[in-house]
Amino acid sequence: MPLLLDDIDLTTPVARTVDPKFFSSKLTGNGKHKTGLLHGALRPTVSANNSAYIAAAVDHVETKSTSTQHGITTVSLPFAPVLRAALGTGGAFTLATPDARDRCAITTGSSDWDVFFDMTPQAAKLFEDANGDTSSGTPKTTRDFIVQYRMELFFLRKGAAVPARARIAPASAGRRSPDETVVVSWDVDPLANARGFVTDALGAAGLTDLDPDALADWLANGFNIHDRITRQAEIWDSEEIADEITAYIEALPADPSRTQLNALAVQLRYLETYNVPLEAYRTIHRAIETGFDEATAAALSKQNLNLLMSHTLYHLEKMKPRLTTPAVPAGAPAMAAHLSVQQRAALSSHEPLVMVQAGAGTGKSRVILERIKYLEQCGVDASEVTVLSFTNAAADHITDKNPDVGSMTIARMINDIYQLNHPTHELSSIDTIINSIDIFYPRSTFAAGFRMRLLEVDQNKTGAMTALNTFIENHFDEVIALLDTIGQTSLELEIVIAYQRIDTMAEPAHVACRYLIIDEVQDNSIFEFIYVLKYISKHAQSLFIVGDASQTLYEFRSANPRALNTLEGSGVFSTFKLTTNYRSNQEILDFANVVLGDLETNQFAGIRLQANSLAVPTAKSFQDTVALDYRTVSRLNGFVNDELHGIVSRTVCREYVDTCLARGEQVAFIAYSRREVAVIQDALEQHYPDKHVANLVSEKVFATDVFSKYIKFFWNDVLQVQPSNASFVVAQGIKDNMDKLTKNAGNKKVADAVLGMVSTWWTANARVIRGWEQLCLQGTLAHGDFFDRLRDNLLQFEIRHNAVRQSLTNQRNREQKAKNTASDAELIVSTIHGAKGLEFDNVVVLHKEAAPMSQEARRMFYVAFTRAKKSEYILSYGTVKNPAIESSHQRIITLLTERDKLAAARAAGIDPDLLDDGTGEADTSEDAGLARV
Ligand SMILES: Nc1ncnc2c1ncn2[C@@H]1O[C@H](COP(=O)(O)OP(=O)(O)OP(=O)(O)O)[C@@H](O)[C@H]1O
Repeated sequence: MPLLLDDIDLTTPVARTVDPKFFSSKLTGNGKHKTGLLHGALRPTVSANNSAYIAAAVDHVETKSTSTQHGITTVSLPFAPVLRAALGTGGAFTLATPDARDRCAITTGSSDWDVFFDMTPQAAKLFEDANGDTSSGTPKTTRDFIVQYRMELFFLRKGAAVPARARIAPASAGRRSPDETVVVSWDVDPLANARGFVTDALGAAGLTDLDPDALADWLANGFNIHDRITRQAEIWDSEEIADEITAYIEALPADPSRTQLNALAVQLRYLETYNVPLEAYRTIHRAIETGFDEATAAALSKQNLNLLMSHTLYHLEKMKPRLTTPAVPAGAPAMAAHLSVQQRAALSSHEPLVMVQAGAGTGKSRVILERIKYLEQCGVDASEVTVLSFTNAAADHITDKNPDVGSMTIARMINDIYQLNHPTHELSSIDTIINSIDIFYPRSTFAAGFRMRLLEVDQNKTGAMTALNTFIENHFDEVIALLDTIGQTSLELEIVIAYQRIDTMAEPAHVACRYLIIDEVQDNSIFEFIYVLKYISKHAQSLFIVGDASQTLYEFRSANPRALNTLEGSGVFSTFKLTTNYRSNQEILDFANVVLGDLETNQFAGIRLQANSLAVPTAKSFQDTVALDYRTVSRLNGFVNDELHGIVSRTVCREYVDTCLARGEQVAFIAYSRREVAVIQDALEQHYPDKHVANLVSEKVFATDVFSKYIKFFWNDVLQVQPSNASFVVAQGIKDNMDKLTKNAGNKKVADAVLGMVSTWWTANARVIRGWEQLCLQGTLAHGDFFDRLRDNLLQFEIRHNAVRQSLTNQRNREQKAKNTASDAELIVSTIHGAKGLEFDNVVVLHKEAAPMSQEARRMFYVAFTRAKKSEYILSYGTVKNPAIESSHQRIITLLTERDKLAAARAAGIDPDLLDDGTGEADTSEDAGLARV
């Protein structure tokens, strides 16, 4: 999994770097070795254009952060797995003894001790000064990269086996005790300062360095910063991180101080920045559970959502014997004849915690509907069952089939529980809430902290939900009082608050149930998972979840495939796999399986799709069924803007769509972006003027915050005028300051929408505001109160407008999609998100080849490649000459050709082992993801 040591490149396209896996182009100079800031020839010394940076870089660097002041951007990057502050809290901490090839031997002549020196890049700071030399017209940015090292001098007793770790000792303690100790010092310039450090530490131990040149030589030639930083980075991405953190926890005293626990908490939180393996989280969680009392273990687990998930699962496992299970039905249960053995086994499980790992097209929806019928046969009343779906449309579908079964989305369930307890909080957007905090709490430190946490959540920052959760826990009453004042909440706040008060919050009758079923579980956010697990623990419910981690699409809504993988890897659930695909033929599935093979999400389920048909694919049938048309382009955007339209009508329609239509079958075009879909739709409408092209893309909802922003920035203008003029000033003020109140104010559509809102506000509120003005004139309403009412009225309008807009758009989207899906249009266009859960006769997938391809993009295309029933045309474009998609396609053809030959030989009565090309030796089809014949 790619791991970036810094996130400074997120907004710019990532150029190829020396090692794209680890470094941003700013550090490595766009891949030109030795020209970037971080390269193999770098020496462990310090230089900087501005010497003030050197002093700043000696500071502790605890978390990855970026800040800009006076045109100077400072990026802080911790590298070492245990943060410096944590090591400095006074425990008996240990460090791994470095490999003999890495360290520098110190010749002391001691007959008791082996002494050697090593360094760990602990952290770094990157300074970018945009105020540089302006002689060329545009100011030149100067960059300085300063690495902070942990210098280490190890003392190991001679003759003993080299230990895995040595204990950190204060410099004065030298080598005395225990037999393996290490003295450490932090420095940015070891080339200059290592000698002094070694001399002092040896001196404290009564030793001297007999060969000082060896250290000088090692520092100048033997230590490779680039390699060491790379290795540090790899630790975060491996189970080694668990060893480091576990060793740290074990070295804490039995009764750790607050400072030590806080340092550990920061450390645990920081793990969220990286792609720490799930197994490592489980190991760390075990260390926490065994190392601390229950309350401390719970508090530490909350520092990181992955740990919290492990923690919640750990406690759920203990609860398992008390959870609800269905009674065994009296007679043999009646089950629909067409259900497969896999489907039957899953839906008739009597375990309390069931997970169905269902590949694409394997009948998730059917299994859920049949599970409900099965539970009824076990004597469960339909009203005791609730199905939580990801979309409203899916929830509606369940209600249509089973009116007595509870059916809703998880967000709706949490919202209903929350609203019962906080009826005055209206569901609002984070932007409006932040503006309201600025309006009502301009000087509160607490509110500023809360605002910051909300902003991070809004920006989808790493660790933001954890930080919000901790903040609310520490300031619970203040947070609720603030939300009472502004009369708002958001979906994110609802789930955190509902989670924290899960034991005491009243719950509406309609959410009560004993059997909880969750569909499309992969798209839940990790916090939703945690909430649901705790919720079923509370009510001792049975939980039956169905999902496919490889189809996780909603990462932008915090869905994280790792959450489902954590559940899969925990062993707490009884798991069932569905791998028979009822939708597609084996040719389509062979191709999908190759994509699936590269998905990290499939690591636990290990699904390989198999068609529900005995037909055996051949090289020819595969090529006839799955066509690949790859286009090498010089610019990715140029392709969509300039070429896509023509290719769709000139090539794809003529060579593929026409044939499908002639067979009386439908064709769906599925693309990643809305823009691509729009171009394709246009091409199809021009090419087939007589046909309706159904578009399944949902309309986007944009919440507005112009009113709250206006109040925040311009309310003083309003306060200057008489009440009778105030509304006019508001309306005019919004119009005049549009550019400060909304992005894209230059876009006429946006500007018209804002003006439209202002006029709707006035039409709906003029009468009541005019009434208040009258009261002011009569002297029965104080001016101050009038302005407060006007302000609250504007805020209310914004909140309601957003809520209504959201639900109207949702409704419209649902109706539109249902209409288009039901219309059985011959031609369909959709984004991948829009096509999720649907199936079509034939599909054209617009595929963008990127190197490297992110796991998220791979999952997207996996969903796209599993929508077709009969055939697929992959129109792929990319800048690479030999794209991976072409080799995957070719690999299948090659293997099928070999298999065809073997089959032909067998049919002709020839022993395949005698075929001289050797292909008879092993059937490699399994390796390529092909189903065995
Ligand atoms: N046992 C079965 N026998 C025959 N057809 C089945 C069976 N189970 C499911 N199907 C059919 O297979 C198709 C795929 O089912 P469904 O849409 O429920 O799959 P899914 O797992 O939700 O797919 P995806 O995850 O790709 O959206 C549907 O047309 C469904 O009617």
